[in-house]
Amino acid sequence: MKVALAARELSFRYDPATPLLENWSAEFHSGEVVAVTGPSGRGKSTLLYLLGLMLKPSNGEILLDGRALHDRSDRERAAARAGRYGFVFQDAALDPSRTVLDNILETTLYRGGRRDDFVRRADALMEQLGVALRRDAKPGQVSGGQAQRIALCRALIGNPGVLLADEPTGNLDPASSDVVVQALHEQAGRGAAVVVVTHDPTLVERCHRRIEL
Ligand SMILES: Nc1ncnc2c1ncn2[C@@H]1O[C@H](COP(=O)(O)OP(=O)(O)OP(=O)(O)O)[C@@H](O)[C@H]1O
Repeated sequence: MKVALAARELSFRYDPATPLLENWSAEFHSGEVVAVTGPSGRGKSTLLYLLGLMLKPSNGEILLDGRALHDRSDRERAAARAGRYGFVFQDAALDPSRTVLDNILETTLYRGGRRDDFVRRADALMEQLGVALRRDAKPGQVSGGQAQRIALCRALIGNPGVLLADEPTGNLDPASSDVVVQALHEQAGRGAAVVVVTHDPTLVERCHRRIEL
């Protein structure tokens, strides 16, 4: 299997006294859904930010399709994120001033392509993830579980080669979780490397592989 994303000898700490990652390495393959688990505060979200090029490691490398990107300029890292990544934050992080549809379309503004096509894809994703009725609502009017699935629609709309999701089933009932897990696997089926941080045993069970931090 092709390695889409690799972490090599990563080290990171917010506070000099408490290292979170020390010489940490892993590879994530196209077509694979990998669970990252571990106790609260261990650094799982931080690892996703590093893999997602939002934080820079103090040592080590992040390679996307074999290309080291961790130490590129903010602009180059932002371009890689916009072009290749989908990211689902733990708290969804939707823009409260825009409708659900416009939140989902946000990342497409930086891509080529017709708005109509993106709207059609957004509608299909909202339907698939069970949030179509909230299309024209503002994020303040949706539940936490709906916000998570809307954030997943936003991450999926650009057909990312790397999908990073922080607790994507955290607020969900079993039926909604199942829909989310299916969507993660579908994206892996399109060739993406999918990495999920989770405490949810049902989700872990349905991943191809688990990495304990
Ligand atoms: N911006 C920051 N500045 C300083 N410390 C931080 C920052 N963000 C997180 N931390 C600390 O780093 C540690 C790891 O946080 P992180 O959110 O990565 O853990 P986690 O494993 O995802 O936890 P959880 O399972 O509770 O979400 C925690 O002790 C946290 O308080």
